[in-house]
Amino acid sequence: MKNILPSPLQYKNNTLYFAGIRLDTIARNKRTPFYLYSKKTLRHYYEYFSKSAAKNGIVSPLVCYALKANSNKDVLSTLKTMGSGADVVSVGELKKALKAGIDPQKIVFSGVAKTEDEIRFALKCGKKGIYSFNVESIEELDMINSIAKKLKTRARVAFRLNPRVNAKTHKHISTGNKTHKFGLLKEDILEAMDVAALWTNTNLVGLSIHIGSQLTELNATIKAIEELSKLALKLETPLEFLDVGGGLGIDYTAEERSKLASIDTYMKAVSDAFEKYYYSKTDHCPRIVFEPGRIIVGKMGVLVSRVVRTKISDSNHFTIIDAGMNDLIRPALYEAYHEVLPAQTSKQMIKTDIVGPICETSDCFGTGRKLPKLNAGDLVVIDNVGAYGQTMASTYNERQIATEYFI
Ligand SMILES: Cc1ncc(COP(=O)(O)O)c(C=O)c1O
Ligand SMILES: N[C@@H](CCCC[NH3+])C(=O)O
Repeated sequence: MKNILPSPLQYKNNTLYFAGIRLDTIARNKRTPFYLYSKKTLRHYYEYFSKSAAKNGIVSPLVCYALKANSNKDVLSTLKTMGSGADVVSVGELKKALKAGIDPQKIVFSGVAKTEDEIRFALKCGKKGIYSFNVESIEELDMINSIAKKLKTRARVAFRLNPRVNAKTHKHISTGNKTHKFGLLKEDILEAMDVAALWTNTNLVGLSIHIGSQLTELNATIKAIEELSKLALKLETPLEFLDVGGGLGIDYTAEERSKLASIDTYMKAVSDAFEKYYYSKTDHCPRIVFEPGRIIVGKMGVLVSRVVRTKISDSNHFTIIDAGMNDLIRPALYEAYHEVLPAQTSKQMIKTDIVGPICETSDCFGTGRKLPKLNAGDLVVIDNVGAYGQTMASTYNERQIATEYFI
């Protein structure tokens, strides 16, 4: 099986196809913009990720897919059927995971702001509650302990360690540095271990990290695993799992394609790091949990849009499309690059700025892009939007949320 599957998008005779079907055929009678996902690509990435973990000697891997990347119900039921667990950050995500049939004992709950209601729901779901609350503050642990006490139960908890590393990614999505709101510092975790009142109705079952998203190189990940392992060795409690979070990036550009750590490289690096910093130093053998989001769903999806009109202003050419930053906010929020492809290619190309209908200058999907001269009604697709596309959509400017279709 190849590490990177060919994109579901392919040109044949200058015409764009998605999953083997002409795009214009797919788009007929559909309101644009819409999200379009390939089930084959989704299955490929999940399968490749989990097989690579096993192949690289990861101990009893548990893949908890991060719902925030894409929580479409068909995506979730496909992943559930393939054996996936879930990483959730709200009761809304938790309910969606449960509705898809994901076993609560494969669900970890991350996030700095878990509320009383959310904790109560997570403790009561299924027969034994969720697999783990990945705890991000002592205050949260205290709240979980007292709610579990009231419910006369015990909560399974893991500390999310802030490993003080600087993941090389966009500053808005780096999460493992000491200035970030995420996780707990090592010294605070060690102090909490000695506070008996925090542990009357909680069991420490694991430790977790998540240092950021769209990671293309692995130095910070390895450093964070070293920190996680050192802390795990210091704790006297035998742990059931060590959770490395998510974060593995995908190639949005040709340049990234050549530099990106592959799934296999990532798994080998994780496996080697745990061997070196943890397993070689102890008899305990906790399982490894992963929380991948983008790497599982990023490549399966495109946003299909139609040209509303073109416009020339001074020396600027604009191609105005009916998708906006409310449908896909990544370019506006992170200056993220997404390829924009026409449904029909042509030899005559122009340079154009691809912009949406929203009343903000940041509502722009690319400047100076080479595209054929397009006309009103022509179709374009924005590529690689399976992750953090629809889940970050809003109704800004009173627009409708784009429909999702699965092929
Ligand atoms: C706690 C946690 N786990 C997992 C993920 C998934 O990250 P990614 O989509 O980069 O794999 C995120 C998002 O960054 C997260 O915050
Ligand atoms: N929303 C981000 C990723 C953040 C992941 C959540 N911690 C993106 O679109 O790239």
